[in-house]
Amino acid sequence: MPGTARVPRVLSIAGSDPSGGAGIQADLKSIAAMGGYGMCAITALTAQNTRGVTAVHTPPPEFLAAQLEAVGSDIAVDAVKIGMLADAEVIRTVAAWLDATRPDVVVLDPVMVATSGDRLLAPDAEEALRGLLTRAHLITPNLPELAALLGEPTASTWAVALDQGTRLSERTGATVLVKGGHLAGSSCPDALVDANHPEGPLIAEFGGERIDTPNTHGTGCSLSSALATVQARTGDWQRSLAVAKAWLRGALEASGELEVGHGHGPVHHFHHAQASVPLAEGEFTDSLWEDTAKVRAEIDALPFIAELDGGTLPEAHFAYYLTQDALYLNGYSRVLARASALAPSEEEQAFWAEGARVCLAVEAELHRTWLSRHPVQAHDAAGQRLPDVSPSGASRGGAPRSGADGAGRPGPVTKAYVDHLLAASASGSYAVLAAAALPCYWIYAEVGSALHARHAGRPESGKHPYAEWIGTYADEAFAASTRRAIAYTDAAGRRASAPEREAMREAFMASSVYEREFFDAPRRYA
Ligand SMILES: Nc1ncnc2c1ncn2[C@@H]1O[C@H](COP(=O)(O)OP(=O)(O)OP(=O)(O)O)[C@@H](O)[C@H]1O
Ligand SMILES: Cc1ncc(CO)c(N)n1
Repeated sequence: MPGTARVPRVLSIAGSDPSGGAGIQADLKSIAAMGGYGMCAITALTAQNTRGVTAVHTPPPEFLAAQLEAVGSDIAVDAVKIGMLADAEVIRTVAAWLDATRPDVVVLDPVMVATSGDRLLAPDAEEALRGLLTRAHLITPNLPELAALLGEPTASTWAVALDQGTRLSERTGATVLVKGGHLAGSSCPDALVDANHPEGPLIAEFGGERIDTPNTHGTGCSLSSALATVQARTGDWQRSLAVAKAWLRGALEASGELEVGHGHGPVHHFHHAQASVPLAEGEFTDSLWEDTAKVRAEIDALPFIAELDGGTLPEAHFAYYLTQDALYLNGYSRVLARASALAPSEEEQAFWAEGARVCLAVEAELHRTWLSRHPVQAHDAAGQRLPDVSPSGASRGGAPRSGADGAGRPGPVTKAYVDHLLAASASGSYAVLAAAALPCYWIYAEVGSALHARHAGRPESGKHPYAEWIGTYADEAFAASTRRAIAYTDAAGRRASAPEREAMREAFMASSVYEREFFDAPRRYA
């Protein structure tokens, strides 16, 4: 009884296309794409590609009978799709098996000629094929096949095609899917024609615009096997066609992504599932990192980095940077605390909470050490110079601060960066927040280790004002935290939906740009 199989077991009886776009290869992909379990009994082997068919080998019909017997004697078959049948002997073998098993859903695609124009059915087998039609529930000829089955000229208008479809339906007792793929013009309609419907002849039209693509190899195979699969679930041809046609449309639209062959390429059967393709460990965060290659190259080229490295960075710039870093760390600590609150495991919860704590500790340490030694030019949020202040750093303890206490105010970059992170916190998505928080670990660690490596590799050059500061960059504990932050973000990315992954990508990129601006801010605002 159709309409009950949750994972329909669908058997394709068809020919092989080694280029993977038509025949049983297209059928198995389409069946799987529609949520079915695909099986195949091979009628013939073709040597073909997107340009054409160069050879056909038809194994003895007894071997096809053995394949059908092997499947049918063991496995319940919810639907059958029949494609290329090669010759009259093959057709008789399939007819005998259908008569013996009487499957609930039989879709017959009367394949005669490939998209390339090559024949796939012996000319003397057309009569035998007509005899098979009465055993099908749905027949899916293209326009030349429809005409050949009726012994008439090929329809050049949709009205004639519908008329031919009606007559074929009358003659065979089957429903006919009249396909407009071969019509000239910008529309590409299909219609389900059931001349024998109990309530009178029925023509259900499904309109559609033609997609401008050369990649139509195997569209007929794909549609017929997808239809068989969905029909086994719904038991309703119209509902099934609506699903299969919408899917095929997407597969045609995405076909350009495949880049298979130089002729009529295949459709992208799994276009809809691309976003849920399982990612390898590290693959997602590697791609985020790759996205930001340009931004990172720009960071490496900033005067701030070269001047810090060479010891020529103006002290006011260094002081500005440190002050802003302390302010940033305070905001960042709150953001990491939110990541901890949203974390999906205790391990991650503890990791981000520890990160939040460390930020406050580092902020306090900055005030106790560097900032107490470097007089700071404080600025308001618009980057205007404020009266000089020298923060003592005493008794701060990470308490929230407005900037009015003499620690300096967030500069425009600091403010925008922290606002961006707070917006990511407010998104409520752990994955997006982790992606937004990650560049602060990753880019800082990379910039730091490169600086440190360059510095350590040089002979002691007398007094370098920032030597001690650069020394703090090579912190193995920070590198280890960075690796964990990457791993957690990667895992969140692998679990995420396609739109959430896109939001992660945007958040990571935006934070990376803010990292660049942050290193450049002293030059612009100090
Ligand atoms: N360029 C296109 N744009 C939109 N839909 C198309 C296009 N080409 C084919 N189709 C659709 O694909 C399905 C198959 O139609 P078509 O008439 O091309 O079958 P076919 O000739 O049997 O296919 P095959 O290429 O496998 O021999 C139909 O639903 C048709 O409307
Ligand atoms: C094997 C095989 N079956 C069907 C078609 C029709 O597209 C084809 N090209 N190859």
